[in-house]
Amino acid sequence: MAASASASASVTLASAPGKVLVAGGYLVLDRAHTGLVVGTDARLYTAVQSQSLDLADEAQALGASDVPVVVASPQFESAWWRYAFDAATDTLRQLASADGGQNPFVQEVLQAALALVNARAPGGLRAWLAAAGAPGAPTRRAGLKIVLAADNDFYSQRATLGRMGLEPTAASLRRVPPRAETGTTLGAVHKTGLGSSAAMVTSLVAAILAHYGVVDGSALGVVDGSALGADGGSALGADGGRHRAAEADCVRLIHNVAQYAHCVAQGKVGSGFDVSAAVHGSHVYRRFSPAVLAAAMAGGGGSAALVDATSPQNPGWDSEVAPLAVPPRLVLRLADVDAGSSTPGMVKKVLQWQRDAPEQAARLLASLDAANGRVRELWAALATAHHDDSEAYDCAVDWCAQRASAEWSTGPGPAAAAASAATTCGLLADLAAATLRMRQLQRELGDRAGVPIEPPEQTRLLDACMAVPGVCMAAVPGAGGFDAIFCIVLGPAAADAVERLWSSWSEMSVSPLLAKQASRGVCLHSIGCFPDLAQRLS
Ligand SMILES: Nc1ncnc2c1ncn2[C@@H]1O[C@H](COP(=O)(O)OP(=O)(O)O)[C@@H](O)[C@H]1O
Ligand SMILES: C[C@@](O)(CCOP(=O)(O)OP(=O)(O)O)CC(=O)O
Repeated sequence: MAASASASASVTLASAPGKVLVAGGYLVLDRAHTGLVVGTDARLYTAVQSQSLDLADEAQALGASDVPVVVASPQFESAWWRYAFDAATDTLRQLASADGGQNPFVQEVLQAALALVNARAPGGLRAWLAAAGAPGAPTRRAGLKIVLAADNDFYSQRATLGRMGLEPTAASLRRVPPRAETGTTLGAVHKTGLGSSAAMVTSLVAAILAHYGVVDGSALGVVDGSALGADGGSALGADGGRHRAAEADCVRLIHNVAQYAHCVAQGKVGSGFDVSAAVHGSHVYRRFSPAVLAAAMAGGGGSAALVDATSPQNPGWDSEVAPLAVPPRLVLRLADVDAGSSTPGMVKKVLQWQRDAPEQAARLLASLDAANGRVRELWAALATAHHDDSEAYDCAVDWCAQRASAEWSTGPGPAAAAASAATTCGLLADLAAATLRMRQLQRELGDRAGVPIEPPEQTRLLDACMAVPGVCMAAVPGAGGFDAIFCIVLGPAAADAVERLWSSWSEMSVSPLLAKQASRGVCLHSIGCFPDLAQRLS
């Protein structure tokens, strides 16, 4: 990793994707099990620029070793925060904010990432301050301006569409400008479950570390906007770059710092699958042992404990990340469900049930893990079938796309072709069956633990989705509940058919998202490709 702290007017722009936990909710909390997590083309962006900041009265409150940092999230009302990071003591303090409140996720990233810059860049931030020179006016100071911006899918667009007089359809969503204002506050906005805090934390860590050269931007990869679309590939290995040593170290450092800051901000060590997805894109995830963060989170060890905990060479990071890709020609579609119910405390209740009925829980979780493993195997088998005979694969997908999954096991028949097409139909039929099995076990888990993982309202919707021609998988993502569903379908016509079902669904309001699967994890961009972000920096 190259490291130098230089004052530069150039903008560092990083982004990280949202996630869908297709299989493995609750299981991923335990290292014994894994989860299948798919990255999305909805991303959260952070732009960082060294600027001469006009701080008015606050400039008086700054000491010589303070680096002022101004953060804004202009899609939200009352969403700016001003801080000072004391490079002599590695401490961050908030100077002011729009509503007098705090943003713990932003704050913990700034504290950790700037302390790391101070520790890892030669001369640290003091060298950077010295290079920045004397302020031109009493109210001005050299500092950092940071702008956060999320793709629209992270937040429900119902209210925005309502204001525009549009129905909640994909066509309407395409008319909302990119990274549009939400018209509300961060506290009140309706999230869609793509993991905004993990994507924000990860992109902010990457942007700060890259801005100061603590991670090498060229090793991380600079991707232009047009290369960020949906794809079916796996981020790990598919682009051939993820495993180069320099890049691996950069990515590991960003991952470790983001996991640390996310855990501190949320006040607990979770499974970390959402941060892992923001870093790596789609993959099979096995969690890290929380012990790696214990010393740093307990405090007292200062920056040395942070440097040690987050080091890419720290062997305590035992999370496992294996390649995963949605099979060729299959597409992920998501919907935000507005059932008017919320389900707080589901994780707590599931964990309590595991403690109360350990044997029964172990059996059920093992069955669910096996069902999830079957989905993973079938995704891999479909990729192999495509690789071995793409023509037969396409023929099978086209045939199945016109029929409901219950009819797929018969295959296209002798006239339609090769044995390999029949094999692909069989794999697709097995995938639909494995989805039903996974859902059945999720419902059982919900019943046993007394939480609505797939409540009856969602069961009716998902059953109807599974009956649409070309729908291969339909289930609740992550922790489940009333808020969202995902479908994996055989191409755009099936996606349109599912969307028609959603718009006609009367029991609950089901609103599509535009997000699709996308393999890319955290990366950098040139600001020139994102004029909306450039404008918000000035
Ligand atoms: N675009 C953003 N700008 C600023 N802060 C954000 C943004 N998105 C997320 N956050 C931070 O993350 C918090 C939401 O975290 P959380 O409730 O865990 O939601 P999620 O499940 O989407 O991660 C917000 O209150 C805020 O602190
Ligand atoms: C239950 C879980 O295993 C999965 C939750 O997945 P979601 O995708 O539902 O997550 P949110 O971002 O909180 O909406 C808890 C965990 O692993 O953190």
